Amino acid sequence: MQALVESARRRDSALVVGLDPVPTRLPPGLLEGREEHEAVLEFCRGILEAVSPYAAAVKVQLAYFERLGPEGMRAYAGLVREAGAAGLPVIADAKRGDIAETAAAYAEAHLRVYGAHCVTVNPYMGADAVLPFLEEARRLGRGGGVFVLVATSNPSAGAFQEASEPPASELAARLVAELGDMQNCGYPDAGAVVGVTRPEAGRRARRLLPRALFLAPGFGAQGGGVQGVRALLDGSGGGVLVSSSRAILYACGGRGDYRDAAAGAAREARDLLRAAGVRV
Ligand SMILES: O=C(O)c1cc(=O)[nH]c(=O)n1[C@@H]1O[C@H](COP(=O)(O)O)[C@@H](O)[C@H]1O
Repeated sequence: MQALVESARRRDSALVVGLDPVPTRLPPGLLEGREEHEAVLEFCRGILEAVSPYAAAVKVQLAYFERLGPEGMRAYAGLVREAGAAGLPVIADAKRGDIAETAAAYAEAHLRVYGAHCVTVNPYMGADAVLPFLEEARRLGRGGGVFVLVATSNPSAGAFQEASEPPASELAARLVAELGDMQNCGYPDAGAVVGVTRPEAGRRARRLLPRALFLAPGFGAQGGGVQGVRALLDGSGGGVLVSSSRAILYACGGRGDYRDAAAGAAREARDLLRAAGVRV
């Protein structure tokens, strides 16, 4: 968290750019004469370079790298390194959710071996699924942490996360509050994933987690906007990093240079968030 927050403050940006190299949406020219994993790496490198002036961090969606097998994981490793060299912390969007030693092995993989700063974690199995990630991040001392799924942005989220009493989202939020350790940056090392598409759930999550850092997806391609972000802000008007993937990655709509379009879309999103006073 420390690393993310410092980067966001240094760059005066609350924007996290998601790297989701959707196979059907890669620029066709990039695929010519290349293996798919090479095209994915080239695409993501271009995006990294284009958005690095505007983003606080990048979030790498593991699914798109795992599907490419060992070469995909090599690309993931390379991108984490390159983002680090550009001063951009990496959130591994792995949504892992196993327990104890198994969770510790996932934590070791993403935080130590691949070198991401933070990992997204599914809390369904309870504290045992979250704590090993925090322990690994604390051992490494690189200012990393976890983002626990609390109130996600997807259409069917409410039917599951708000159906019981107490709601699953509330249990997840309580876990975040219980497990996090406060960092020098003013946020605990356990943060929450709270979508901007569900402002009511977001407000409830904020009441339960007045001091936590929220990673807020659903901005842009899923229809969320600044209004949805406002519902998540903490008492001092901060505490939110907004993540956007497809609206930035595929901003060119198949025309012109994808990097220029991505840079323009990232700048616009950062400026929109700045103008709304969203910061950490
Ligand atoms: O953890 C996430 O990043 C995440 C949580 C959530 O509640 N909703 C959500 O869409 N995401 C991720 O955000 C990315 C999609 O972002 P957009 O392309 O901006 O809609 C995917 O990688 C999703 O897995």
